[in-house]
Amino acid sequence: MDPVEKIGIINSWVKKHLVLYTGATRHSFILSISDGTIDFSSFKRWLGQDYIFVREFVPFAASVLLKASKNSDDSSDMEVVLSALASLSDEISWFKKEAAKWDVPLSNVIVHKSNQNYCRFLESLTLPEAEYPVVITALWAIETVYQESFSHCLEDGNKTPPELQEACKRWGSEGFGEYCHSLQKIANRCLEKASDEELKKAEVTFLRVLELEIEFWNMSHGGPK
Ligand SMILES: Cc1ncc(CN)c(N)n1
Repeated sequence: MDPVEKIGIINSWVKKHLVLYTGATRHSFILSISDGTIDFSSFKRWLGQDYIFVREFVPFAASVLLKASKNSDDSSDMEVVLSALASLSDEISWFKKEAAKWDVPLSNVIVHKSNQNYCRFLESLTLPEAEYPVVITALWAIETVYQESFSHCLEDGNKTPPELQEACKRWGSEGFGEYCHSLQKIANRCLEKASDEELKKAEVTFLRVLELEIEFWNMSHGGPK
């Protein structure tokens, strides 16, 4: 087994919880994009629900920025989180454009239960008592599930439909991968210095993100309301 000091706390958790991690990053929704069998009505459902999610993600990311500026001992943390926040404006515009292309209405969307649960969880992480090592771990996990999932769809030999390439590139690009790697470095540094209680909370939060991501994919794939 690799020592934690060598691979970092985050990778040690990924290894420890590999089944759940793989469930989130190689979900059947993603596999159906990569093998070209996706039912476009699933993609459209995902699009409408993710637009709602991303709007709720903005205040969460802003709260992480606030905590980075107050609690971090490294000023570059704030720049990494700020770049994420800045790109969300572009992401919201992309969702609007994509929804128009696919004829997906974005007003009066009925928010699915799984999405509601995820948004409520994000809201709980904006509270002042949610510690910086915990929320930066959550931010890393949320972004990384999308990065690992969509980058898989872009791998050579996969049969991702051309209509979905652009969506995959949003999160599967090298640039997004570098941003996730920066978040991982920040999270590892914070976790190394965290108390035992914070460490436990961050690990539980990581697992909760994986579960919520799986439920989000299930919903997109046509799960019950
Ligand atoms: C459900 C979900 N998880 C993650 C991401 C990437 N920000 C997203 N857009 N939606």
